[in-house]
Formats: sequence, C-alpha cells, structure tokens
Amino acid sequence: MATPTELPSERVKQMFSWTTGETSPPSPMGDEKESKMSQIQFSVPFEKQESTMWQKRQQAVCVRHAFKHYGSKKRPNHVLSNLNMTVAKGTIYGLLGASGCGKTTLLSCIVGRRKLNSGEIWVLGGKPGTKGSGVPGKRVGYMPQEIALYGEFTIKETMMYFGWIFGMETREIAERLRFLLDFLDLPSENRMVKNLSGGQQRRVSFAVALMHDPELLILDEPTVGVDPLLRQSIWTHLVRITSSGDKTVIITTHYIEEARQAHCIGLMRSGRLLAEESPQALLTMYNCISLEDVFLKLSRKQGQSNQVVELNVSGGALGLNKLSKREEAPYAAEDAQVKGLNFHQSKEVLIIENGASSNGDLPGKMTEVMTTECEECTDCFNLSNITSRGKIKALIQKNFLRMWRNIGVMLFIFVLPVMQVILFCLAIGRDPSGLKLAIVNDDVKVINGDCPFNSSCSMKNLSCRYLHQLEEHTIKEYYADLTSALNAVKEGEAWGALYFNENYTDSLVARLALADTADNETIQTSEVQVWLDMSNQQIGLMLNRDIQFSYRDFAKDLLETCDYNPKLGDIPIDFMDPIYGNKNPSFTDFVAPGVILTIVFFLAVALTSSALIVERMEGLLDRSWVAGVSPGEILFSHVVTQFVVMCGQTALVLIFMISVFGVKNNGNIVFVIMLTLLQGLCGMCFGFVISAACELERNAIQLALGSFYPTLLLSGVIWPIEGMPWILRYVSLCLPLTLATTSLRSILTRGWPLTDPDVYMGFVSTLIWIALFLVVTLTILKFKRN
Ligand SMILES: Nc1ncnc2c1ncn2[C@@H]1O[C@H](COP(=O)(O)OP(=O)(O)OP(=O)(O)O)[C@@H](O)[C@H]1O
Repeated sequence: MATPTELPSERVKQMFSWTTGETSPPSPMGDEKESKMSQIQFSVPFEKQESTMWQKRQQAVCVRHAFKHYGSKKRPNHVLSNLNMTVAKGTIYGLLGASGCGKTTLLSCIVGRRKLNSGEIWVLGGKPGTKGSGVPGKRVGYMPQEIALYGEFTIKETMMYFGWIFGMETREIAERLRFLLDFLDLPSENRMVKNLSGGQQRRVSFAVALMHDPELLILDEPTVGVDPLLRQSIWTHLVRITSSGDKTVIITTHYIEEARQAHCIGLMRSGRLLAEESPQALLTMYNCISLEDVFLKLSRKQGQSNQVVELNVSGGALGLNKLSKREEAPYAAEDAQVKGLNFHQSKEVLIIENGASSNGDLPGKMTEVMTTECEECTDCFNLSNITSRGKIKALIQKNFLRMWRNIGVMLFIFVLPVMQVILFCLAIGRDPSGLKLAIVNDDVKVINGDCPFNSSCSMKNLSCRYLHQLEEHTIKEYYADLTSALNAVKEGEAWGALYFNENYTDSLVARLALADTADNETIQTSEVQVWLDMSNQQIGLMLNRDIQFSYRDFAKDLLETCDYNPKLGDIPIDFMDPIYGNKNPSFTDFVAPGVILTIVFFLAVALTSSALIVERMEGLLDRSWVAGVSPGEILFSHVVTQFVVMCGQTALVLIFMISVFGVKNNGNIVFVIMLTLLQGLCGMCFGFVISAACELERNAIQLALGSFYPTLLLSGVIWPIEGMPWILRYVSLCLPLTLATTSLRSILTRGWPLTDPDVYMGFVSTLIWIALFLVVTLTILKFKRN
C-alpha cells in the first residue's frame, strides 16, 4: 500500500473526485484507507459514504460500530465501544494496544466465540456463527492467548486431534506435522506437551493454528516466549503465506516493533482503534521513528485533549473525527498514560528479511466477488463439509487418551466402585454380634458362668434351659444382684439386663399347669424381666426379637420333649413361607439395589461434572469450538466414552454384589444390567448439566457433592419412602434415583418382569431424566457459546 508521502497527486485528485461523485468508487480497502490519509493530510471534508454489503464482503474481516460489554446491563464493563476495523484479504494485520484494551475480546468476536452487543462483523464474506460461513470452522486458524493444549498428549497426538477436527486425512496431517516440527524447531513429536517448556508449548499451539492452512489466521500473541530468531522466522512465514493474496493474518503482539512487518496496523485503546494504517504511513503521519512512539503520541493526545481521535467508518468513509465530550463519557475518567504495554521488550531490533513487509506495501488482492446479499449466508459458500466422522473420532480418542494417561482417573473409574461395593457388603446389613447381656439368675446358682439344665422332659432349672436358647449374637455375663447388672447397662458395659427371680422355674411350671386359673403372683414370678439399652435402634430391636424368639423356641423344645404338641408354645399366628424374600430378611438385600444405582450414578456425575469445566478453563473448549466442533459433538463424544467406562463399572459392581457377596437376584440379569447402565448415563447427563452450568471446578464439585446426600436420603435407598411425610414422598418420586431403585429392587428381590409397572416405570423415569438433562446441558452450552 502506498504511504502518504508516496501518494501521487493524481491519485489524490482521483480520490477527491470520487467523494464528490465524479468517478466510480475505487477498490474498497485501498481507497478507504487512502481517503483517510488524504483527509489527514489535506483536510478535505469527506461526505458520508454508505459501506455496502459488497464492500464488507470483500474484506477478510470487516467490523462496524462494534459495541461489547461484560457484566450486567446496570454495571457494564465496556470493552469495545463503536469500534471499526477493516482487514483486507491477503494482508497481515497487526492489532496493537495496551493490556486490557479489548484485543482478545475483539478477536473472540471475530472467530465467533463471542457475540457483540451491537454492531456487525463480517469475516471472509459471512457473519461468524451463521450457517455456511465456515467461521467458526476450518476456514479460520486460531491461536488463543493461553496455551490451550492437552498436556497429556504428545505433539503428534495434538496435531492428529486438531487435524481430524479440521477434516484432514491422517497422511496429510503427518506431512504437515513434519513441516511444522521443522519450521517451528519443535522437539520430537513423541514428547508430551506437558513436559515441554513454555516457549515450546506456545510453538505447538501456533503449529495447531497453522495445521490446516486456513484462509484466516488469528494469532493472539504468538511470539510471547519465543526467541528472536524464531520470532523472525514466524513473521517471515506469515509474510510468505499472505503474499499469494488469499491468506490473511490478524496478529496481536506486545512486541510493538515486530509489527512493522505487518501490512496494516490497528492501534487500539480503550475499546477503539485510534489509527488503522500501514506502519510506514503511521510513522510518517506522526513523524516518529518507532511505532511505539506513535502509539504513545496518539494515547497522550487522546488523554490530553480528552477527545478521542477515532476511526469513524460510519457511513463508510474512513476519517479521523473528533468526538464530543458527551460521546466520550466512557473514557473521561481514564488515565491518559499507556497502561501495561511491554515496551522494554519491543526495543528489540528485528532483522527485516522481507522487503515487501518492511516498506509497507500491501500484497492484498481482491478475491471472488459476492453479489448475493443474504444475511444468514446459508448458501454463500459451497464448502466441503468437515468430516463429522473425523471430528467424532478425534473427540472420542481425546477423551480416552486423557483418561488412560491419568492414573488417578483410572483408579477412580475402576477401583473405587469395587471398593465401595466391598465396603458396603462388609459393613452394612450384617447382624451385630458379641453383644453383652448382664444376667442375674436367682432361680439357679450359677458358678463360673455354668448354668446347668437337663435337655430331656425335665422341669428343673428352666431359666438355664431358656438362656441356652439365647445363644445367637450375645455374650452372657452373670451378675450377683440386679443393681450391679443395671449399672453395667447404664455404664455401657452391657446392652441389656435379664432378671430371673428365685421361683422362676416353679412359677413357670405352675403357670403352664394352671393355665387360665393361674393367679397374678404366679404369672408375675414366671416372667423374665428385661431392661434394654434402646439407644441403638438396630441392636435394641434385634435383642428384643432374639429374647422373644428364644422363649418361643425354649417353650416349643420343652413341650416337644414332654410329648406335647410344640405348636402350643407358639403364638397362634402361623407365618407361612413369604411370597417374596425369606423369613429372615436381610437389610443388605433391601439396600443393595439403591447402592448399586447410587454408586454408578454418582461415579458418573463425579467423572463428568468437571470434564467440560477443565476444558473450558484451559481454553480447550474455546479452541475446539473455533475449530468448528459443536456442543452436540462434544456431548456425544463424552457420552460414548462414558458409556464404555460405565459398562466396565456396571460389570464390576454387579459381579461383586451378586457373585462375590451373594446379594439375591431373583430376576432377569439383562434388565438389571440395562437399568444400571441407564442410571450411569443419567448420572453422566446430570454431570454434564453441572459442568455446563458451573464456571469453576470447585463450584461443580460443591454441586455434585451437595446433591449426593439429599438424593441418597430422599430416593428410598436406605429407608422406605413410605416412612416419609407425604410431601417428601412426592419430592422423592421426582428424583432420578427413586423409581429406578424401586424398579431394581423389584427385579432383584421379587423377580418381577419388565411388564410390571413398578419395573418399567424405573426405566421410563430414567430415560426421561436423561433426555431432560441433555436438553438442559445443550441449552446452557449454546447460551454460553453465544
Ligand atoms: N469473560 C470476561 N468477563 C468479564 N470481563 C472480561 C472477560 N474477558 C475480558 N474481560 C475484561 O475485558 C477487558 C478486555 O480484555 P481483553 O482480554 O480483551 O484485553 P486484551 O487487550 O486482550 O489484553 P491483553 O493484551 O492483556 O491480553 C479487560 O478489562 C478484561 O478484564
């Protein structure tokens, strides 16, 4: 591009006549810029020109009246304020500005990662994010400021991953990799990214952006941490790829002087472009010897006059306009000094190898003309679609590799569920044993714990015969008197005290003989008196049950040995064989179905809840999105990976529960497996919701952990929901684990088939929850992407 000093008078005249309508409009980029220069130099008042759709589409990037703020509408942080930018095709555009002035924000809007609050952006003839625009997608190569690489990948795997996402063939990727390794002086392709130095990692990140040879290369500080020689060779490469005219580069850098090699420089401050010129033009216009001085001059000027020299393209004519104070409100309080630029670094002298770049000439060439003015640009480009299979392959392989390379994750996936099952089966549901009972037996003299009795039809020492039945779970300790026995219970040395009075055997025989004619005293003295510590419900109820059942067994045994019908000793209720379960039901069998589902559900939640967050925080999600990966594809790849993991987890959990620890399964194992897998998927989808909703990993962990207990308590896993207040019962039914637990319990303990409502409702509710979670996740991801 011609610099102002080089502008021939004829050309200026031509431009002047264009503004007054004497000639047809010249080419958009060159003439807009030249018009601006002429306005500066010759103070010619330009009339407003409308920037046509045609003109906007001719540029590689065209930004008009861009406004962008972060934060709420009430307290917005304005980052872009009426910014206009024009990047011609086939040029290198250096975007310079102090730290925090909005460069990254502008770039993320250009690549379609963020949306403007108002204004418009045209990239390669289309609007980013619209169907068919190819942006985000493979038309753009984006190197974000952060490293944004998978640390556990080798350089080769990194290239394969992004190459497949861009739809490249493996062979093509390998060839490109060889070139990039050599060009960027990278170490062996088998080195892990996390083991590379910071500078090497940045170069790998740069290589990823170059990988697919995109039409538009957007580089956010690519030369940070790169030595001067390599930095120069990067610039030389950029100049080379743009020289053909069909590749464009936008680059931000804090090394201001290196930007001399750009064809055009945009000086940005406080969300606007102060100038947009070729380096040579800037130096001449502001009479400076370095770009750094130009920037300082412009910034000081802006601060001193409290006016912004703004690139105003409203209506299409570029010009440096003075804004009124009112318009300048966002800047009024801002310090006039330049903030944060690394000026000390930019002093470095660079060897300009390429003449074309140093003299400021633009090698830009106008490519195909877009004549249709379709806003959504659906049919504007006939791009070959990016192979979805390649993307899915890349995403799935990435998920597996990340898991495989992380020992902690592998242990979490396969060892933790087994440990949980083993601990559950060993620690929960077994009857307590070795419970001490303090016994005072005034009926029989007990010496050294020996309480003698005759097991034939004898009516002697019946207290000892009864105590013999009370063998299970208990340890009997004999005390001399009732006071010391009760003290033992009070002090926690025994769980209960049993007292037999001195006439116990005689009174019991009399009671049996006299039946309904027995007097109260006989009845009273024939009773065993029991004091239990009921502070522990499980132990108290079990001892209560054992003491009663032992009496029944003792009475039946006595009657039988004396040739009476033993049934006379039983209560007149006959409990037949249970229809489901057994006469002595196990708590383990009751809890096991819920525990199986809880383990699989929450392991999946834990595994996925931070998956997207970690990628998002490391900038990886952004990079994948800019490369054209959709939220749906990301979710799908996680679903596939998780499903494989869940198959392994389900197999381990069921094998240990059913085969090793003997939890009863009276139903069809296929339905047991299916329901467990579905619950795993449901947990995974819940994890996605958390992952999509939370910005920070710690919030995700808090939410996942926070949801664990309420779900466990309310889902009828450890206590029947019939015991809850009725409102809670309804809440419980609305949770993802409740109906599934009931369903699995019905299959395992009752052996019910899928046609039973109790069973199929578990499947139906799980499927509904999966769909709901997926919809919510996709909605959040899409919302956040916008
Ligand atoms: N996600 C975000 N939420 C809120 N504010 C943000 C966000 N991203 C950036 N900002 C703010 O927007 C302003 C511009 O940030 P941006 O990253 O675009 O600057 P930059 O010019 O690229 O800076 P640097 O050169 O240091 O990278 C800063 O004040 C920053 O704090």
